[in-house]
Amino acid sequence: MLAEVPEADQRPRRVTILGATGSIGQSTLDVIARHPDRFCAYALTAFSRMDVLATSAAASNAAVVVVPDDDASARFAQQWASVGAGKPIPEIRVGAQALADTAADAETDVVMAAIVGAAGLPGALAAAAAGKRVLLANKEALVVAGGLFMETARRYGAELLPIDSEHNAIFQCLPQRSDALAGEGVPATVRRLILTASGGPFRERAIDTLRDVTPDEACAHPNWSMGRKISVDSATMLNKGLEVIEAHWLFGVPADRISVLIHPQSAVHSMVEYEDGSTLAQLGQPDMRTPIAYGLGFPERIESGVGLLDLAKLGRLDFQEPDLTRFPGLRLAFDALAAGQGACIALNAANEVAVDAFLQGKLRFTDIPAVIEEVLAQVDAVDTAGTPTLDALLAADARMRALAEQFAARRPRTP
Ligand SMILES: NC(=O)C1=CN([C@@H]2O[C@H](COP(=O)(O)OP(=O)(O)OC[C@H]3O[C@@H](n4cnc5c(N)ncnc54)[C@H](OP(=O)(O)O)[C@@H]3O)[C@@H](O)[C@H]2O)C=CC1
Ligand SMILES: CC(=O)[C@@H](O)[C@H](O)COP(=O)(O)O
Ligand SMILES: [Mn+2]
Repeated sequence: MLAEVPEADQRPRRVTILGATGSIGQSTLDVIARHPDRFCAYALTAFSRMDVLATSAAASNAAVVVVPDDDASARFAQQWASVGAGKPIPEIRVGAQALADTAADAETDVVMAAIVGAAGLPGALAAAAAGKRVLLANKEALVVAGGLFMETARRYGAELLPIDSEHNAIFQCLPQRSDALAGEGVPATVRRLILTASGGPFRERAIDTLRDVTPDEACAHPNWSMGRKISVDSATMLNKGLEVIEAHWLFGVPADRISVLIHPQSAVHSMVEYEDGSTLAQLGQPDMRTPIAYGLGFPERIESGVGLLDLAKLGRLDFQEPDLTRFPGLRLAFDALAAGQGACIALNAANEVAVDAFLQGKLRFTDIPAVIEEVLAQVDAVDTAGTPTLDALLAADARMRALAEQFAARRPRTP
């Protein structure tokens, strides 16, 4: 006789997507739509793109949307009138507290943390504190609050699954387990984690021309289609620096056992080197629906919409050491990790401010690492007696942003 399946396991798992209008958010909706029997969208959050939010909420039948303020709420309602197709309008929740409460909502089983930047930290942390399955794309949350985040996930029994492609690849190359990361670190037999990096759009561009690159050139990633902030991070390779810090916290591995290897094809998503001389790698097409499907379905594998990697067509896989003169941001991230939490907060805050200024045409590309270096020289201590609170970390983040704004303003980009 078949065992009776408990009722809770028969209904689709309800997914809340923090940052639903972005690149990761939209890919998550794509994967969910392929499995209506297993997943449904419960709540979607957005910041500025109310048109995309309305279309996505209508298509996914989300019950709740979360927007930053009353103006956004009115814009959402207006958009709904034209795309809602007569369906009842979702419940609209407003403000940062509503976003964190929704991440912890009893109606939610799974939370995709895909807001860009440190702005994503409170929601991701709330999901962890509520013991949810947390699909973590928002790497900045770990850069700013790695210790607090991992301790919270452990204490409240959150199922933490890395979505960033490199960390997802590493997770897949670790010994098979049926439970998600609990922050207890990798087995002692792991010698090294190797993060692959494409080198971005400027891997081979003449260094003396980098000061004049435009935002659109920097955002033209050779392999991945992503939001503009992370695309610029890939171009400076600060993205890889943030990922080294992310790997340190997720897998409990010290910086001297994490290395970065340039791999222009982005087919090998990362590797794990073992004591016996084995190196395990995860390969696939550069499409985030694969790690997203892995996180949603874990421990099962589910269809993602991504085709298989055709190695014969690809022909070759290249690897080389990163050039730290071309990519000073990578060195700065290793320095920050060695210096501690305050420096990691400063690194991230300065980068967010500088990238934003660059995208607005106010700062040169080559001044992004310059601003970060100046801010890192001013780091103040975060209270590290015990695990710092979210408020202490956010206050340090605000102080470092203010400094970065001053330093960036002193380096105006003139035509
Ligand atoms: N894209 C990718 O392939 C990958 C992304 N990641 C990480 O995932 C995260 C998301 O990246 P990506 O999807 O590319 O970014 P996008 O810029 O495409 O999307 C960002 C999302 O965050 C929302 N958002 C922006 N600012 C705020 C804010 N202050 N408060 C609340 N919500 C906000 C945006 O809302 P709105 O659009 O409405 O303004 C949008 O939904 C980043 O941390 C990135 O590093 C990691 C690996 C790969
Ligand atoms: C898809 C993803 O995970 C990105 O972080 C990606 O790795 C960016 O490519 P780079 O290797 O160029 O930073
Ligand atoms: Mn990545």
